[in-house]
Amino acid sequence: MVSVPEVNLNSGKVIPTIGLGFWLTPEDQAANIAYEGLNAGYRLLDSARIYKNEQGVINGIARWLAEDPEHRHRGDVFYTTKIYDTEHGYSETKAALNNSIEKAKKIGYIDLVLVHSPQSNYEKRHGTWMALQEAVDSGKVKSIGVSNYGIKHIKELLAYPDLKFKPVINQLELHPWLTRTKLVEFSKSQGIAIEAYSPLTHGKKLNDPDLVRLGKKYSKSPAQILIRWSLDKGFIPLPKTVHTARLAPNLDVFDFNLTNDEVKLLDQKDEDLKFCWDPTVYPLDNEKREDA
Ligand SMILES: NC(=O)C1=CN([C@@H]2O[C@H](COP(=O)(O)OP(=O)(O)OC[C@H]3O[C@@H](n4cnc5c(N)ncnc54)[C@H](OP(=O)(O)O)[C@@H]3O)[C@@H](O)[C@H]2O)C=CC1
Ligand SMILES: O=C1Nc2ccccc2C1=O
Repeated sequence: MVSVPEVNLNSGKVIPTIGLGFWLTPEDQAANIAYEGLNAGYRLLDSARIYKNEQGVINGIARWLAEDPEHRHRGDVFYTTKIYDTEHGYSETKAALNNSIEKAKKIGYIDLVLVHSPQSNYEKRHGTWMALQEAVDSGKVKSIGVSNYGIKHIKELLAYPDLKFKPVINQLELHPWLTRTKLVEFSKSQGIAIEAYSPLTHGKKLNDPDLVRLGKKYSKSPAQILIRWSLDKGFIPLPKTVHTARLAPNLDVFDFNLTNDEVKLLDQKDEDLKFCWDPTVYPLDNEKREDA
């Protein structure tokens, strides 16, 4: 079985370098996919409050841990959830966190809570961050971060007068057709690691001739080439599948590397193409038009 390497976060914790995504994984399948994902070697599981499958993912983790308590420990697994836009604000986020922490009771704590996107306003984003900082102080959440934050949203957050914990992660849509070089470099320059969502382009680019050619060269599938590109860029990719037969192949990417030239060739496909939403461009309060 593949053993996934880890990298350091600015919180002093470590995170696996690849994770399993759970967007659109139905709640009644989430426990089994989480359990089989852990059996296949995944150690990072990425849920969110809006995915409506947090409990399933946690049940799958708890089942896997309980099966072999001598060899499997809570610290072997990294569980992420996210606070959605409609739950921004101090009291709203407190309530959301309490609910997610309650769901996670079986596994003791949540490794990472992300602000799902910056789509609210300064006061609400700030209140959310204060509530997240308190959750870290309580020990129920180990690290906190952001998702879909643009450079301006990160700068705003880093300037909070009562900032105690910097974000450990910025989770962004990233693949060769969307490389976001400036945002990635700025995040990294602030000690913020990058998670790549939609790393498989929702399956839309798997027939790309360069992916097919590189797949033949390395005896890998185009999906595995995309995941390897993400790893070679220093991202933490989060491929999603509900098919157990795809779990192991999507993780079987640690026995080869793309060359620098091959990474650059794939980088050149960048055309700012998004398969998901793009809150990184969401206006700050002072950018909002009166009549908008
Ligand atoms: N923070 C945010 O705003 C966002 C976060 N995310 C996170 O990132 C994760 C991944 O992104 P996501 O948008 O789901 O998209 P992905 O790029 O991971 O694509 C998932 C799609 O690819 C298919 N697929 C998986 N493996 C293969 C394979 N080997 N060959 C062919 N097709 C394959 C899946 O189908 P099937 O399931 O049928 O196998 C599914 O339809 C999410 O699940 C979520 O955890 C995603 C979007 C936004
Ligand atoms: O995974 C996700 N897919 C999405 C699509 C639209 C809005 C949020 C999300 C996710 O978090």
